[in-house]
Amino acid sequence: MMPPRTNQPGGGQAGGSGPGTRRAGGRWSRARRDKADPQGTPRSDNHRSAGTSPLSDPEDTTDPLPAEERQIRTTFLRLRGTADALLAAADAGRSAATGAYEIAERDAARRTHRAVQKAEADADNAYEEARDTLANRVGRIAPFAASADWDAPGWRSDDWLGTGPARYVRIGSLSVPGADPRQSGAHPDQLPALVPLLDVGSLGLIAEGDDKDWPIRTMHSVLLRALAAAPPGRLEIVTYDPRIRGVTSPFAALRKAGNDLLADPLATPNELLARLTLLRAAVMRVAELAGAHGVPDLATLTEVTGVQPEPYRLVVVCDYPYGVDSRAQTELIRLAEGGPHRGVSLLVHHDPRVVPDDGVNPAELLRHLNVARGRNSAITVNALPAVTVRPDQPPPRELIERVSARVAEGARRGAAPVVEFEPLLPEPDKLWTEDAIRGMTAKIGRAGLDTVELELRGSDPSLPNVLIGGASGQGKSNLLLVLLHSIAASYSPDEVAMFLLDFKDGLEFDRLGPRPGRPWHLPHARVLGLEGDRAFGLAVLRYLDGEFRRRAEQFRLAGANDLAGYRTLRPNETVPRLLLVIDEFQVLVAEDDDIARASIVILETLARRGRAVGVHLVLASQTLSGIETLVTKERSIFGQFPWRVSLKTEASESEAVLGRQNTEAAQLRFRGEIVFNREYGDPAHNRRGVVAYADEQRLDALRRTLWEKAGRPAAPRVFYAARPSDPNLLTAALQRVLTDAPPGDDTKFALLGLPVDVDPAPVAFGLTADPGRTLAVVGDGRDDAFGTLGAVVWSLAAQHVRGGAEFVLLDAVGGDAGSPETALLAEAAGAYDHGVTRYTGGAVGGGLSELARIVDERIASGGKHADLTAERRPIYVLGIGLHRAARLDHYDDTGTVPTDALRTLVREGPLVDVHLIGWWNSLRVFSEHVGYEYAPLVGGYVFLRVPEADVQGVLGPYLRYQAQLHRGLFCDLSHGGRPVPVVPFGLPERGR
Ligand SMILES: Nc1ncnc2c1ncn2[C@@H]1O[C@H](COP(=O)(O)OP(=O)(O)OP(=O)(O)O)[C@@H](O)[C@H]1O
Repeated sequence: MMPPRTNQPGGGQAGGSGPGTRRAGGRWSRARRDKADPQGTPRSDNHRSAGTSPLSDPEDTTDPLPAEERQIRTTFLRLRGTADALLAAADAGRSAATGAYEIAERDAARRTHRAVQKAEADADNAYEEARDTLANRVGRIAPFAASADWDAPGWRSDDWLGTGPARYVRIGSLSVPGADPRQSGAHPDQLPALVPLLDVGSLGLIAEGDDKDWPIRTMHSVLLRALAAAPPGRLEIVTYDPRIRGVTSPFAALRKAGNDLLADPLATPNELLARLTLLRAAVMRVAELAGAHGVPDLATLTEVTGVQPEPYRLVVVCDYPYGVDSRAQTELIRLAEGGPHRGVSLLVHHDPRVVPDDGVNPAELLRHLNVARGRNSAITVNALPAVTVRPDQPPPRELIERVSARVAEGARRGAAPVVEFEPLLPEPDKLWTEDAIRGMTAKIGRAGLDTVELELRGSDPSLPNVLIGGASGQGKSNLLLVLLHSIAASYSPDEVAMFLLDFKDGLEFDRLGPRPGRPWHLPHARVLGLEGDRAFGLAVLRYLDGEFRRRAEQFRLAGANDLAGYRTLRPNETVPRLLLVIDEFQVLVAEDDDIARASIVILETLARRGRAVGVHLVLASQTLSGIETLVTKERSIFGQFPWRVSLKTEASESEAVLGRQNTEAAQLRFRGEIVFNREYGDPAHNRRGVVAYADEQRLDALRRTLWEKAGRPAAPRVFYAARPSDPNLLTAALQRVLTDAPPGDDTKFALLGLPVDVDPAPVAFGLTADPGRTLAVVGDGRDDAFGTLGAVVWSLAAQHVRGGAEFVLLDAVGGDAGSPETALLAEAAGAYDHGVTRYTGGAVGGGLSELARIVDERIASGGKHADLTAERRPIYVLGIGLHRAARLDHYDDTGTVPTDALRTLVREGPLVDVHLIGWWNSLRVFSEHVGYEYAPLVGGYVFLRVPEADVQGVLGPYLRYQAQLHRGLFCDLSHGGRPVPVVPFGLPERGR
């Protein structure tokens, strides 16, 4: 009895049949066996086919069989051999028994009959054993989704998804010898008919007659099986559908994971050619990696390295050779030849009625494929010679859609394998042991077992600059951090200095600087420009441009051609390479304005010539395509960027970053996965890798170690676009101002803020007993106005001996109670025991009148250059929001008009050491208060948020000004100074 066979997913059950049945019909009768072979293959043919494999072309000796396949072939041979032997034994035994029965005694006949029965049973067992082994083996090489019936329960669960790339898939079923599918009551003894696919082969489908239906059905079933079996996201379907039949449309749900798993079908020969070229490049990459690791195919490579460097690709070609020109044909043949072991298999539907293009001979492609040919009822497969295969029913559409959706979901959830950063870093005792004389190398990730090394060099070969792309969220910030920390760990700050600009909204580089309570920082960072300030970006470029020119001259005088030459001549000098990294650099250059134009000019210079003096650029962007301002500069700037690195992004961005026709970054699947290329994006030199993951805690620990190792150096220049200058820097700023002042100069400096510049020489207004030493802060922005006035008060207070100055605070913005900020100003002055007088609300006018009286008195009693006795201490008058002061132009109780008093302060105050520093929120009110005739006596202006026209009204019609939070424009008119953008200090105690 043959037991029910359920031990492999695709197999049906084989019903049992007793000896009687055998005798009556002869399970092993020749007739039956021949019926099982509808083509009536002669016995000798059967013997020949028994000597072939069910799975591969016997003529094909070029391709050694995988071990698994070889075993199956052997078992299949055994099965057929056993069946044949059994049949022969049964036939012989039966006729012997019949003869014996007729001519001999009963007992002898019975004995003979028993012997026949035993022979049949033995053969039956042997058959079953071989058949089970075969079923098991088939189940093993094409498990679960690769061969199961469509109604198998496993399709309803996720358990079958991602069990492994389908090396063999079922396309139908075949009857093994001896089973009769047509005998009622008897279950056909069937096996799944498998064809080789991923990692092993390609498949061609040829419809005979008018039956075009089964190739499409078979395509669907092959695609579905392959898709379900591959780890989600690791198999991509590329479709060439020149007759636009929508063959792969049932799989549309795959697009929920982006456009990679099922890219839009290609429909023209050019599109096909472009894609095949990229696929060839991918095949070459896998071939190279596989060769380097000494493994035969992508599956083994993945197993050995733990990283699948490329996804599998199934290239579906419909109606071949329709729409295939000779160039595409050549590429298809190449892929059919070399693709399968490297992850690219073809699934070609051949329409023999199509007249091929010139130079296209379909046979040349088909000979590299396993071809299935036939019609709905029966097909022959050249991998299964002399066997008729019944094609499977198509998978239900609902099943295709469900599996596609599940695979897309799995792909979306999945991530690239995480590459650890630590193993790429030098051992702790090897930190900073590299020198950057010739260049510097960042170890940023892995490509298989190899390390991805970005080597930046001036020459031999010239690899100075890197262009980096990648869509949002794909890991660009992580990549930049890995790059910076890798260099920082290998080279000391004497070898490499970093200028880092971030034009993103986020604050990725923020962590590289110090923070409150965390003094350590990346000691290589000289400048951190955060939150994307374009003016500061330009300032950094100008600084580097200056450095470039300075070094060029220095090297020239020393007789050196480049940094390496100079360092060899002067081994004891410290001349670090300068690494400028700009994230989202397109923000700096995309607008059509002065900043963009000036930035582009400098970038061009640094890109072309910076390498010689050791300046290197790393420019990163998520949207580079379509930037008008760069179009004409593409060559002159990016022509100097041999390194191209892209994380996953759209095809157009991929081309913008990697190079024309290089859309490979659009094929990437996972965050952190990159295409890198050091040949200016030539697609033939694309390589793929995975960037190491920079865990912030570890990076922070590394920065701390490096900072300690560097001897706890001073913080870099950190510039936040959207923040006021750090009031903690006030002391250092004042020291810098006083140090820069000429010796013996007794000017008192009112600190205003820091410039938008790399080297933060502070912006200050000098107060001397000269006409014009009045400062007007004009514009909206209470915080910035108070920040400015706070720095003024604090800095002036600090420059006088204790109790040596008077501060008069005219607070028009805080009502009668006075504003809290004014209280802070009073505190700052009081801390040095200076006199502090406050006038608030309605008293401000009176205060002005009182001050005018003092000025008059001082003039009357000593005039200009009076001695600074205790009674004649300098008086600093802070006009706080004078636009809010009521009725300044009305007579007060003393018969004075406060605006007149104000004009007295402006006209004569400075001469007797009474200095007005006043804030008005508008130029109009300021002008009305001071009077148009006296306004020119105001020597210093800080513009905050005012219309450009107001600034132009004072500083000239050509000046461009765009108001911005925490930004001002300072100009010292009486010293003929140029307008300087300034970032006001914040109020030190804000928030308390
Ligand atoms: N190589 C990687 N390995 C593992 N995880 C990564 C890798 N790169 C990035 N990630 C993770 O992906 C997320 C996004 O990364 P990242 O912030 O670097 O992307 P981004 O491209 O800079 O994004 P955006 O431009 O939107 O700020 C982060 O949570 C990060 O931890």
